[in-house]
Amino acid sequence: MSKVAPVASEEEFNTATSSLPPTALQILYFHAPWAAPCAHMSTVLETLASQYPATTPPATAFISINAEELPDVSEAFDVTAVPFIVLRRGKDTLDTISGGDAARVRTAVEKHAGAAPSAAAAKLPPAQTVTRPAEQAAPAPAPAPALAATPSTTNGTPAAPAPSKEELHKRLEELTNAAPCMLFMKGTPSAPQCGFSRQLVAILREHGVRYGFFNILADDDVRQGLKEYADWPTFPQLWLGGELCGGLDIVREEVENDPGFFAEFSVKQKLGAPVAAVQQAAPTVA
Ligand SMILES: N[C@@H](CCC(=O)N[C@@H](CS)C(=O)NCC(=O)O)C(=O)O
Repeated sequence: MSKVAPVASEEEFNTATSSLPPTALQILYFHAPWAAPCAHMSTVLETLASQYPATTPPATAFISINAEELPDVSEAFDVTAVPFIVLRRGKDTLDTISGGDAARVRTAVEKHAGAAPSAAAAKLPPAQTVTRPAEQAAPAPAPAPALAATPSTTNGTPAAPAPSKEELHKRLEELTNAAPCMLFMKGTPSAPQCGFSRQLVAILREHGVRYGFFNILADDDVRQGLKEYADWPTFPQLWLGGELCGGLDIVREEVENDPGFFAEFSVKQKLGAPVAAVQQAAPTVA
């Protein structure tokens, strides 16, 4: 049975990928141990990998890379956030998926590797196990960028009961503390859905900031709840150390007043240092 193979060093990564035939679909999974959405994505990929049994020569290779531990590899693939998945053949990148969108990952793998062999698929949990919202699969509150679909937006599915204020606040507290620098934005860093969010991502990128993010468009509870919790009516919102820093204008002002404002969150300062709870962001991403 195929599975997601971890690589521990850049050398291991190069060996693992260069030993594959150019026809093999490489599924490179960048993750960080502290990032809650990665726990869900790991399960998704393990499930998916098990649908593609090992063949000779290999037709697929699922490779898992700790983005923090292999910064050069992460940077080479423009990893701006985790989870981040790259599909490639040889050195040709076919697709990249940023965030925890299991459905997109599955669709992309099937597109490039063909549908999973049915014998293996029959042993698997139903597809919705892979594609359902992160909250259902992993009850722990988590920054689940693209998976945290709002139940009320699901076709024909009755909306889940709204969380109590206390539950929501507990979740928001955990989300705002999910990484030392947390960005609540519209869309994802690789596909912002609003100009303000896009500009804030650009500032973070310019300063090489490592950050976690949450796509508030995917979760209306968080979108509306955070406005009240933060006493801040708009997005993007940048949270530092669990405290609201502000929106785009404030962040811009802070950086103008102090060019070293983001020093403690910067990958430029911290490369090589153990980083417990920050999200990979490559400063060179276009
Ligand atoms: N000047 C604001 C701009 C942000 C803004 O006005 N955001 C609006 C439009 S994208 C917003 O989030 N509205 C509330 C909502 O969409 O829920 C900043 O500094 O961040």
